[in-house]
This record gives sequence, C-alpha cells and structure tokens, in this order.
Amino acid sequence: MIEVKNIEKSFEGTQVLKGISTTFEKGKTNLIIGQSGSGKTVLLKTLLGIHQSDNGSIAFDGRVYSELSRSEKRNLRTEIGMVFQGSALFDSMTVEENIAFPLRMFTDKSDAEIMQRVNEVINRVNLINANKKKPAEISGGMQKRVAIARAIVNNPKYLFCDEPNSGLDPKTAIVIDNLIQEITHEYGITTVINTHDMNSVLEIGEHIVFLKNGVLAWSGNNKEIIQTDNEDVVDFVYSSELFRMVRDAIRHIGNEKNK
Ligand SMILES: Nc1ncnc2c1ncn2[C@@H]1O[C@H](COP(=O)(O)OP(=O)(O)OP(=O)(O)O)[C@@H](O)[C@H]1O
Repeated sequence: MIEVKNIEKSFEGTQVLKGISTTFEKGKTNLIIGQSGSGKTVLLKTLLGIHQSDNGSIAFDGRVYSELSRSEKRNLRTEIGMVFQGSALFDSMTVEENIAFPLRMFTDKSDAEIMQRVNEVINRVNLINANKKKPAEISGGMQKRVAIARAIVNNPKYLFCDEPNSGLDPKTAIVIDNLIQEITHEYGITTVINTHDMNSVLEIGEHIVFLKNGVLAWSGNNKEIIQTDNEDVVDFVYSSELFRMVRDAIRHIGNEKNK
C-alpha cells in the first residue's frame, strides 16, 4: 500500500501538484488518469523519488520515504518494478538478458539462480520461443511482456507502469492490461498505472485517481466511474460518443435489473 498525503510540487513558481492525497492499495490496479498536462507524470515521478515533493508525505507500507536513511531508500528501490512507456528495453541484449538485468544489478544470485528465475517469469508472461531474440525481432506486444517480466523478476512489492499500452492495438492492449492485473492479484503487488486509455479505465480500474490541473478531482473504481455525474470526469471520460453510449447502455441494464 502506498499512502500519499497532501503532495505539493511546483516548478519555477508554478504549482503542478496541489495537495494530492490518496491511497494506492495493495493487490489492486490503481490508475492515474487525467488530461494531458494534469500532473500524472509528475505524480508518478514523485512517487518514484525522481522528483522531491515540496510538501506532504509518501509512505510505502508505513515507511515514510522522506524519513528513510540512504540505505533504506536504496533497499526500497529494489522493491519497485517499473514498466516504462515504449518498453525501454536494451536493444543490444536478448530477451533473457533484458529480463536478467535487474537481478544482475541488484542481487548476488548465481548465474544458475538468475536463469531459473528468468525462465520462471518468461513462462509467467507467456513469452514463447523468444529467449534468444533481440527486442527488434519481436512484436510490440511481446516487447511489453518482456518489459513486464523484467519489472517483476525481482519480486517487487510495488509496480509502476507509465502508459503500458502506448503503441499497441486495442486487442493486444487489453491482453497486456489483463496480464498486469493478474500479476498484481497473484503476487499482491501495489500497482500504479499512468494511463490515457479509457479501455484500461473500464477494464482494470480497481482504484482510479482522476487529476485535473494538479488537483485530485475524483476517485473511485470502474463501476463508480460509469455511475458518476461528476462534471469533470464526465467531460474527460465521456468526450467520446462511443464511451457515452457504453455508459448509457450499462446504466440502462443496471436500471432494468433493479426494477
Ligand atoms: N521538470 C519540469 N519542469 C517544469 N515543468 C514541468 C516539469 N515536468 C512537468 N512540468 C509541467 O507540469 C505540468 C504537468 O506535467 P505532466 O507531465 O505531469 O502532465 P501529464 O498529465 O503527465 O501529461 P501527459 O498526459 O501529456 O503526459 C505540465 O504543465 C508540465 O509542463
């Protein structure tokens, strides 16, 4: 669980995060959504310790980040897995070398132990016959699987995903969303996903934080987002005619059931 209390962040006098408080829950897919420029990336980078907040606190299962010693912060970083936008794989390394990388960097496991763990996660994310291939030789969906495998290889407690669906076709995007959600449930990870993708919101939004101009304007889950009349959410999520129709159909079915 990650507890965020009253996070504020300014750049050169412009306040970008204006007192964000929320709890990203363990074993759930927690989504940060909002318009371009609303502060999603700054919030994610602040959670990751890349930006230092001006005010407020972030606690990782009770450990307040700003109160940790340097070595405690280092240890905490080894508990974090990251899926970057565009996968960010090492082009010159094979799939298995990419996945092994965090184990070589952060653990003193033997080669045999590393390969055993690498093969375990390769199986878990269903990467078939790709061990010796380079990223350029596999599809975008498979590259995402490699990125997910690399992010979980060190058994993280926290998984951060920045636009994990970017560049994927809608069907592959949902498969990748579902994989992230399954892994989150299976291993009890606190997963935080920065996304623009409304399919993801409806499919895996177990806890959704909606930012508007650096303010947390709404939070809830994917069922609640369909029911809410919050104007900012409606304006953002249902800017598409298709999503408005989906919402109206779901509401209609709900009303019929309640009759
Ligand atoms: N390092 C920085 N220095 C100055 N301003 C910054 C910095 N990083 C972000 N900002 C500003 O903070 C605001 C929020 O940016 P942020 O990248 O968090 O938006 P976002 O919601 O992630 O947008 P997008 O969906 O387009 O990625 C923007 O106005 C941006 O220009």
